[in-house]
Amino acid sequence: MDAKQLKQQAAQAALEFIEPNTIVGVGTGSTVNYFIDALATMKDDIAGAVSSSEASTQRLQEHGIEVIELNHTADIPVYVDGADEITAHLQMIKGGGGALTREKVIAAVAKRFVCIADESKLVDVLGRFPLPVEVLPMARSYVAREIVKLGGDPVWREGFVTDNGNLILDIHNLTILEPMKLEQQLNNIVGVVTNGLFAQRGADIALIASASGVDQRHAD
Ligand SMILES: O=C[C@H](O)[C@H](O)[C@H](O)COP(=O)(O)O
Repeated sequence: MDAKQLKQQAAQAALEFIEPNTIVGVGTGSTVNYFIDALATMKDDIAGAVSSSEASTQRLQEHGIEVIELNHTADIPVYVDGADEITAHLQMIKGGGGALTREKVIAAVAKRFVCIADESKLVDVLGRFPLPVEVLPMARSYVAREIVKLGGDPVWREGFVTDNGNLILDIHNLTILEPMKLEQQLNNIVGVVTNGLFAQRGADIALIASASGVDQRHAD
């Protein structure tokens, strides 16, 4: 079974967590794209979606799913999103697609975070995938110097602008033994909008697809 099929399986499995007549939080990325396609099959049973990116908004609307502004609701029972890396504790690195900030905001509002991923995303220790940090454009160099002091190698994702009009620094060569601490340290750098560590608010449920099926994991 190839990666595409595994992503589809994980995405399909997330449908069982969708509560009827509620607003669904929708993440961003290739795995979520399959989830959006699957969600379209039950679009008459949901009250709409809150979207974490312009790309997801476009795909949702193409399927005829109403996209609701986050400022217009406080009630998101379930948020479904992918991950670049996820641990057994359901802490994650996200933001490979640059949507980390809106993803983190919706995840904060949502009651439950359901992460959908193929087994290649499972890791023992976070950090092999470069950790994305969204920064204000004028603070890019300053933030990069501060990140070096924390022990990482920041690389500017040149040519990429987030949906919020900001830049991304990807931090290479990290071995993240204390994800919550690093998440906080990065947030404390002035000019950082947010970082892609989802440690304080990790996933509640992970649906991990492998050749033997979709494994359902719950946070400790
Ligand atoms: O900004 C992108 C998101 O955090 C995605 O959830 C993450 O990059 C995983 O994407 P994919 O499902 O394409 O591997």
